[in-house]
Amino acid sequence: MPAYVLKNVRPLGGDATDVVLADGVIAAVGADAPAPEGAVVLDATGHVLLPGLVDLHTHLREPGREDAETVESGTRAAAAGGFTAVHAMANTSPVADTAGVVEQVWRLGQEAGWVDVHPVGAVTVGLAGDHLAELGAMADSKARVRVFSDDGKCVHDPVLMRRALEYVKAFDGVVAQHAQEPRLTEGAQMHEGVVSAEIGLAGWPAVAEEAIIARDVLLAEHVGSRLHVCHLSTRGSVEIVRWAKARGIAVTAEVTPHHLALTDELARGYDPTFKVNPPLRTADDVEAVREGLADGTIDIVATDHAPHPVEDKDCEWASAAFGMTGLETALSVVQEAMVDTGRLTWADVARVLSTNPARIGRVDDQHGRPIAVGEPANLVLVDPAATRVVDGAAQQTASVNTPFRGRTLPGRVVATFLRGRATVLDGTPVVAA
Ligand SMILES: NC(=O)N[C@@H](CC(=O)O)C(=O)O
Ligand SMILES: [Zn+2]
Ligand SMILES: [Zn+2]
Repeated sequence: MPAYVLKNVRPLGGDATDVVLADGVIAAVGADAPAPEGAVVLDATGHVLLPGLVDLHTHLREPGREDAETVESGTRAAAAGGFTAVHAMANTSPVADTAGVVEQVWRLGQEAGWVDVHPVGAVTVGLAGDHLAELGAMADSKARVRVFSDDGKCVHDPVLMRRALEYVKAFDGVVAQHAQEPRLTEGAQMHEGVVSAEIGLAGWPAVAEEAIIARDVLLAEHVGSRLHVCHLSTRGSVEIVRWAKARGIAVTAEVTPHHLALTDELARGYDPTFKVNPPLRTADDVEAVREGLADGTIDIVATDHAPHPVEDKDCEWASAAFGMTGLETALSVVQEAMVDTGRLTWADVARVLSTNPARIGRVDDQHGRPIAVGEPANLVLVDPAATRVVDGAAQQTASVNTPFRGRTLPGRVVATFLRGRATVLDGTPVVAA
């Protein structure tokens, strides 16, 4: 594994300097820092260096839906998007509700070698919402699970939710809730509002998300546990989380790139690429989640990368699957929505896409670290001045359901480093020798 010198790079978007990576760590920082013999010198003039991105919410689909994605293809996509760690959601087949399945996913991640894969454990057996899964055994397994979620389904029973919140305290875990009141969303196809009424699709009201978040922050307060809110999408949800944080409740929240950028107006074309759960909301909700991310109410951006095979998307809206890909566009969408609009600095981007998700997922011993000598060299090099036209077929993910297809987005991941090894160079994944 060669050493690397990143010449004239801007750590966290600050002043240009040189950064040397050797033996898996950041070996030196400073203009003309001494480099080991044989080091590969990369001219990084104008490029921004961030800690490797950490996704708290990725669907890798393996085991069970390898036609949509495998651990290998999904983590290759993650590396291409600048990630060095992902949390793999539990709604696989079989469900990741036992130590055996989470260890299998963890091992597949190790074998692929693109990023660190941290499996999420299911909260309930089979995501069925009836009985708690073996949370302790998953926590104690080789996969060291700390994040538990029935994502795709809401843990609806308040007694089970309470028990899960109590149980995970024993190993410093967190319950990540997919906040969706099932009765209020039966048959729902898109956001309930003016557009759904005009085009005649059944609506998913904001209150179905907000009611669960309100209940869960109160439960988290009652039992003194950590709650994480997945893919928050409405103004009301931002207000509830803001209230809960002011009250001292240990709640964290995520927003997806698509909820920062897209609205329910896109449903007018009946293109199921834009069908997602929770649904794309209104322009006012988009404004509210941007404000919430800027003021720290929302802690992180998580992709909710949800690959689906063509046959599950290339059909009429009502029968199409919910979900869109996101790993390879996340950083560009955040740049366009938040950095280029002056709402976040690059240091803030490092916070919401690396430091905070690493801390919430308890992988902050390796990820989301400062750019300083001796730290693990988990890093991403970004060219913010570049632009590109998104082409689903040209991406690393095995699925093409990107809502940004054909759009010109700013920024390009030039290189990604996992413990000093380049997983991506010149924008292209590098197969390990
Ligand atoms: N977001 C989605 O629309 N779909 C996700 C499930 C989920 O995140 O709820 C999926 O697994 O496809
Ligand atoms: Zn979900
Ligand atoms: Zn999800």
